[in-house]
Amino acid sequence: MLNVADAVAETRDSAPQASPADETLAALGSSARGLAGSEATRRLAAHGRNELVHARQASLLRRFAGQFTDLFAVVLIVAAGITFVAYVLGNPPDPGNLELAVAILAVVVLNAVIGFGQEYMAERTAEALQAMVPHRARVIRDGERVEVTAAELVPGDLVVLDAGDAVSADCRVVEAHELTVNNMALTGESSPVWRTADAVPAEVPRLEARNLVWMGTTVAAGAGKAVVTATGPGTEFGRIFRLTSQTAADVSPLRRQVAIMARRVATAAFALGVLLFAVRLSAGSELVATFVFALGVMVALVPEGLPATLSVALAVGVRRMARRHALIKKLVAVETLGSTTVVCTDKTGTLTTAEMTVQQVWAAGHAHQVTGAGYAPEGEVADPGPVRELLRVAALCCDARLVPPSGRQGWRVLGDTTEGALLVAAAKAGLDLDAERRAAPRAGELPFDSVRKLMTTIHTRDGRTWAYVKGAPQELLARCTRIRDEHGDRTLDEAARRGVLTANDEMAGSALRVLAVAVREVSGPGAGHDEAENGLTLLGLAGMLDPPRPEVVAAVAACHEAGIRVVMVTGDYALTAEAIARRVGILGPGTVPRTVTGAELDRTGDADLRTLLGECPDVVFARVKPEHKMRVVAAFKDRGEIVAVTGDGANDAPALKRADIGVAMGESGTDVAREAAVMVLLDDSFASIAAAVELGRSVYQNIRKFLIYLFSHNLGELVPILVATAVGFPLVPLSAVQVLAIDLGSDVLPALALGTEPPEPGIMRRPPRSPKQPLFSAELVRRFLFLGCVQAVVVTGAFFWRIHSAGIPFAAFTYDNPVYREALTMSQAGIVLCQFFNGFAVRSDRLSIFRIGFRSNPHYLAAQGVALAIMAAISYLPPLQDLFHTAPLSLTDWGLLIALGSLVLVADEIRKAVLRRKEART
Ligand SMILES: Nc1ncnc2c1ncn2[C@@H]1O[C@H](COP(=O)(O)OP(=O)(O)OP(=O)(O)O)[C@@H](O)[C@H]1O
Repeated sequence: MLNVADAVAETRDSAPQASPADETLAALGSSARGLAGSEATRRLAAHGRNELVHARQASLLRRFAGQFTDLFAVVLIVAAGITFVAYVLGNPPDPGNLELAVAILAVVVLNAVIGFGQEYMAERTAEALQAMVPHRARVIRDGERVEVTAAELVPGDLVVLDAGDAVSADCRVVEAHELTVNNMALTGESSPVWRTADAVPAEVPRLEARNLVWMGTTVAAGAGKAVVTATGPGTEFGRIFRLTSQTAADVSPLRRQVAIMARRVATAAFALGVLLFAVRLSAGSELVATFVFALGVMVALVPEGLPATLSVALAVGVRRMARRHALIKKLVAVETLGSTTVVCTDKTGTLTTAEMTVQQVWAAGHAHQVTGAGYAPEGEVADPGPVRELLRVAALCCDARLVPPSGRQGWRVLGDTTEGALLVAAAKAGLDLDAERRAAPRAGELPFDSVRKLMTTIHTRDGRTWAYVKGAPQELLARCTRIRDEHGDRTLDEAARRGVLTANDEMAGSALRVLAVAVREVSGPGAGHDEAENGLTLLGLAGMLDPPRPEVVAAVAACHEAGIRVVMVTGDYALTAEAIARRVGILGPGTVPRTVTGAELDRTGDADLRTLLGECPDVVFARVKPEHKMRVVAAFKDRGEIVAVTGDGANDAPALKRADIGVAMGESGTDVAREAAVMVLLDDSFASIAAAVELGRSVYQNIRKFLIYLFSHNLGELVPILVATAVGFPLVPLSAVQVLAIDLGSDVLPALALGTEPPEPGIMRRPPRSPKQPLFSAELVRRFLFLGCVQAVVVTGAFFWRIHSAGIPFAAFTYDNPVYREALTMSQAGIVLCQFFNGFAVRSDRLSIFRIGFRSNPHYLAAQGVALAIMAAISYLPPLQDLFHTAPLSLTDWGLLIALGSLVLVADEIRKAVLRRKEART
């Protein structure tokens, strides 16, 4: 029995490039029929999966240690150090200082654990998402084309290569039709290089051999077949594969804005702390007490929990989008999505189901209706005689295959669905396709591309060679000189040409996608484009229905309501494009669209194109090529729009890259398009784009919510301290440990929960946010100042009310006074309760909490439950009382604090009511 492992090794060494294609196939235990399924399974077990294992960049320990180099961590570590020195130098040493130093260090460690956890989670999310992006390969097994995941490829597999495919393993080409590959990823060479099936001398270096293709590269154009010679780590790419973790490099503008803001606040906190230290010291306060006071101010202001909360909000957004079939490859896309102003979408498969059914066949001046729907070859072609030849030619000029029902699946198409529809129509006309394929076997092909909009196959029949051509009607008609009718072939004169175009427009006007079919005799199987695609005889037209996806109408309406412009940019014919645009609501009833074709675009300069986009809201782009799509995207961007664009073909990649949000199709897209895009739609549907935009907007809003939440309590922490300084109160109204307990204990979970808020009602009824609007807008600052001021009044009031109740002068207060303990507890609990109500207030900028519902975010309620439990523990548990210098609160105290804390919500409800009334008036 053939030892495959040896054969593979031998083939590698003896350079498969040097032997003829069939010998290489035989040496790998394969043939033109590919491997047997059972053999492939056996080889998979023997060789392992065709995957590369990611090398982790740095050890987990190193990355954990890295958390302590963060600015906050360093400030806190220094603070702990100074506190510890104060303890050692104290005479006698104050145990309070030791506790404080330990508490600060505990906070640093806790923060590092949270930060590390977040980073790890973000990385895993990115990896998991990458794994969900489908990587498939088409192979021939048991003589049949099948689709497998790229990881299942084994040496000896015969893979089918088409433009836009990623090459998933190292292979020797055994069949090539104008095949070019892009080796950029491997060799750095940017222009595509030709590939051939011919043997190449063994002396040619492997990487230069023109009959080898490599894992990690892509097919630039043409088509072919190749036999796998090496998989996984055995490939050339596997050898040089050292993947660095990509997530770390992905710093979004949002993160940058938050980091800058956090740093500014930290600097301000530091400056204020130093200033207060100097003021109080010069006023005669004791050194250590003054230091602890200043430290309190600093930690009160520094937003410790912020970075972790931000990562979680983004990761939650990414996961939610994945659940709605939109995979985000870069976190930055989450925020950009929310400000999308234009979506350029193609038609087939995105707005429509791409489940095509031929409904009409036109030949010799007569239309023949076709019954039935879907891919089941059940139905009839009316009076099929005159169109049988047309359908035979069309069906043989197809790569797709019909797959009979199996399990719960009905009839399916493997490959292009347009072709699937033609195969079904041929079967409905009574043709036996297998017999036809045997009678006229394929001898060559000129694959479809969206620039020519044609596909040609060469067949031999009864000793003669024929080119069978199908493609876009106008493009094909331009290459025809004759037309076939019931009397035979005749010259295609002007009248006949007009007849064809009228029939085409009638079908297209009723939303049918039309394909023309033609033939000619050629000199031999090697006929090129010039010969095979000119001087053709037109057989007729096939019109197929590609129904709009039912969910798209609502999604387009949602986009319009959200101020997002939807523009169709399709390769299909203008009338078909218009009819579909009308059906899905891109064009309103009665609007007269401005249809711009690719040819017209070629004549339009960039400046005119920009003007046109501004002046014609109802523009539809039809019969465009991928490079036109790129121009449309660029023109929109030049107008300052944030553009999302869909694409599936290999040559859509530049447009996908140029757009702010490149959207690739997970089902039908090519690997190259998926590589270039930042978002991959698992279901190919336009509706998923609309859903992702909505989630993008809500992620941004949620981030604003917890920023307001976290920053507003800073005022509640800071103002009482400033008031104490102003009125000459000698102690802090809130200690540093208490502030840390709030910032990192009771406030982190509610902030995280705010990051998981569901989209607010009406979020898609507002215009897109301007991308220029900074995250920390004047409005955001006003909002947290407002909420923070109410909080500051409440906390200062609660603290000094309790101090006042002792009936002794401020200046006479000492640290050991039991009333001071109670007052400290009041201020901490005051902040916790204010924050409880503050969270409800920030859940919407404009809507009342009664509209949103107190219980609509259960995470928030649970998080606040924990926060209150922490506060209760600090108030009632003796060890914590010692650490925090607190005292048990009475029921009356709680009642009072709840009443005061709720003022935050009451005040904000009043503000919202005033705002809404003002908005209603304008
Ligand atoms: N397999 C095929 N063989 C021959 N011609 C085809 C084939 N597929 C499409 N065409 C023709 O080429 C035209 C352009 O196809 P292309 O894939 O660029 O765009 P599309 O599928 O029509 O629309 P969209 O750009 O919205 O996805 C089609 O309208 C059709 O007339």
